[in-house]
Amino acid sequence: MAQIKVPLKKVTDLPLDVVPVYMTEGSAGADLIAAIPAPVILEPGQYRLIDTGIAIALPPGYEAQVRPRSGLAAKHGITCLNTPGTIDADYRGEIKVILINHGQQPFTIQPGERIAQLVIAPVVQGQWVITDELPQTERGTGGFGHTGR
Ligand SMILES: O=c1ccn([C@H]2C[C@H](O)[C@@H](COP(=O)(O)OP(=O)(O)OP(=O)(O)O)O2)c(=O)[nH]1
Ligand SMILES: [Mg+2]
Repeated sequence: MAQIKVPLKKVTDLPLDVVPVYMTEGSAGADLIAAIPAPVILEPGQYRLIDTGIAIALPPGYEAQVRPRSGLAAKHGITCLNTPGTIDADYRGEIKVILINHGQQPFTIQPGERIAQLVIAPVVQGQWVITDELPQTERGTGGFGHTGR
């Protein structure tokens, strides 16, 4: 697994282990916890910005994606509203997670609970070359299921 050093600052006074953990050797995502002082109830259909207690300084050329945890989604209908959330390399604020309850039952987020995962990925910025004609392809303008269902 490729690794890169990422400065990380704890930005909460709560006595929680906020450093994201890769739960297995091969995990792509490190789990983010809810840095909240008390349980938070998400009613069905409700969404809320949840603190994670950390700020990071990604090296230039990288982003981090805030992705849902599939267990919370499959068992409780809990996901990230803006998935994948984008953490820019130049962002120094607290990483937050926009959790939404798509399920039928109220869901209680416990302090320190693992609510999402952070995946670090390389990014490339486009240099837009303005043109009147784009190179032709077999697909052309076909999309949105034009090859069949
Ligand atoms: O799930 C998320 C998504 C974003 N952010 C932070 C980091 C990111 O660098 C910043 C801006 O995110 P984004 O570009 O997605 O939001 P925006 O609405 O375009 O805000 P801005 O105008 O600040 O770029 O907010 C989070 O903490 N969690
Ligand atoms: Mg933005």
